[in-house]
Amino acid sequence: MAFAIDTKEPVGVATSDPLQLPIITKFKIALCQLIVTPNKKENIENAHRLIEIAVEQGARLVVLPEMWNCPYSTDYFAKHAEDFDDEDALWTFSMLSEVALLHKITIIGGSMPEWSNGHLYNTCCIFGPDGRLKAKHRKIHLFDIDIPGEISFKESDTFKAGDEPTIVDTDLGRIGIGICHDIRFPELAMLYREKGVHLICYPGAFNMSTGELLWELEQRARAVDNQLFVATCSPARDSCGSYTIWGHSTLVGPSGEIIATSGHQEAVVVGEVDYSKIKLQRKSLPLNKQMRRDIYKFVNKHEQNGLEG
Ligand SMILES: NC(=O)CC(=O)C(=O)O
Repeated sequence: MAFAIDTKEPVGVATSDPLQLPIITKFKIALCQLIVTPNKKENIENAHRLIEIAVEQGARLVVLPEMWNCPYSTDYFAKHAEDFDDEDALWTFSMLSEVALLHKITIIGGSMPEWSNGHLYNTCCIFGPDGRLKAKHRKIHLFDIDIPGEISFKESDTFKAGDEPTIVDTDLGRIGIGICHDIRFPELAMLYREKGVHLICYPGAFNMSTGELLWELEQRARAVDNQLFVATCSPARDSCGSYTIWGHSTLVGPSGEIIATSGHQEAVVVGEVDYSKIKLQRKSLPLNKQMRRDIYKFVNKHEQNGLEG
């Protein structure tokens, strides 16, 4: 099966106001909080099983976690990686494409290690209901952290950073993608809002040191500041390796409200996305009109350089 990217660039870039809504404005989203093991085949089968459960529960959009086909550990990334140009070795990729087509759903495929031209990337693939790859997002902000006595992790030892924001137009709205640490950078979310995004999906894998204080805070902040939906999906805590996952996959609405969430065990979290809530929130609290663009200005570097944003 040949894979081609349908469209990466936003089609018909919208200004943030008035908000352009898609035809389908209300649907169920499922966040598959998967247990991850060192066995890639087992992980793929398990993800397939949870996606089926999500579909049975009526989900039209399914989100998977950051690094779900391998443990979140530098020892495993290269071993579990897939080169998207090597059609004989796309086990993870093929399963997502086939299940999206089978059930006519959109899948935000969490992230997996991607080999490309001698580099490894932390990459999220997005599949449409026709099974085709609509876009891929390479994690822009790599997670390097060193808290003595608590946690030390350096993604940049293994991965190369992506350098493009990713906006995907789907029948379920305009979706912006970030991967985990990308959530800490409000500028990316602001850029997505400026481009008319309705929902930002962040597959993530926060840990025990960062999770409790920051995971929910970051999601709610991105949602409320930009008055849009935010969905996060994490692996379950039981996932092996030295990096202990926080879990708590969550759907947040445009006024910062938590619509659906979970603990740290394996779960399919289902929530309703209703884009009329964005309209309502922006009408009652018109931040876009109140914004003092005469005092501060948001600059998208890509556009400033004459590139597509
Ligand atoms: N995987 C990550 O990017 C983890 C992260 O950001 C964290 O705070 O934990």
